[in-house]
Amino acid sequence: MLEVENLSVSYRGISALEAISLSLMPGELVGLIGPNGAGKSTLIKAILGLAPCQGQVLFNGIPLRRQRRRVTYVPQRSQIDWDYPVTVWNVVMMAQTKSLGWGRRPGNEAKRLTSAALDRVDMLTLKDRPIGQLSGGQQQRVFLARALAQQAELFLLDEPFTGIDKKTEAIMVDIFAELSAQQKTLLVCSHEWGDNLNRYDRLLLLNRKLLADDRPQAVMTMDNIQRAFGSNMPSRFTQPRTMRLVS
Ligand SMILES: Nc1ncnc2c1ncn2[C@@H]1O[C@H](COP(=O)(O)OP(=O)(O)OP(=O)(O)O)[C@@H](O)[C@H]1O
Repeated sequence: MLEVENLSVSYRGISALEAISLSLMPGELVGLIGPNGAGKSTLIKAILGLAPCQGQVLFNGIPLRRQRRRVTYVPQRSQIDWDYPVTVWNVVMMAQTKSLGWGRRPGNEAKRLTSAALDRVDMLTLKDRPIGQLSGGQQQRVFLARALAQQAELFLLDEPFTGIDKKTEAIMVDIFAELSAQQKTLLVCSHEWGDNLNRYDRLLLLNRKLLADDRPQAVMTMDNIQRAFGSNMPSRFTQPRTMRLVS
């Protein structure tokens, strides 16, 4: 179980997250939503220990920073340097390098895990291609394969559904269901709206503070959306047919 207790983050004295407390159970697929600048990426980075924060992050009762192998992170595509000269295979193999240590040659088990993960996301045939020569969906699948090869228990994914094709979306949805059935915990930061949000077991609605933490239908109410977005509420929320908001 992941427990976040009283987590606060400030950047140069400006508060980005205020006293966030939440728990994620094994097997849960949880969506993290909120307006631009709400602190979604910051929360994921703070859980990973990559943002300056106060508060505690425990995994199975022990600080997560002491057991980094148990967590894997798929960053936003926009944060990755796609010009970096590395092949699909080597990106996924990086998950093994962490446990092997730099400079040590990967053994058969590392190769097997890499190969199986690439096969699972249907990217094995492109294993020798530089990552800069892939479509957005293919790039996302490579980074998901890297996360799978790490065999972590906790998956943190920052906007994996942004800018991808239907095939990639279907593969990711399938894999998330499999991971959840294997009792892995998944936290997915998302810009999705509408019926797609029903794919999550639970939604966290964030805007600097945690505004709601419940089943999708209970979170996606007009009241909650107004509290999160205030006067900047996008027009899509005023279209109940597509949003299916509960009033
Ligand atoms: N490294 C940083 N230095 C200073 N301020 C930052 C830094 N990273 C984020 N912020 C600020 O913290 C706030 C939260 O940003 P964050 O990127 O976490 O939001 P978000 O919900 O992920 O946004 P988006 O949906 O647009 O990706 C914003 O006001 C942002 O400008």
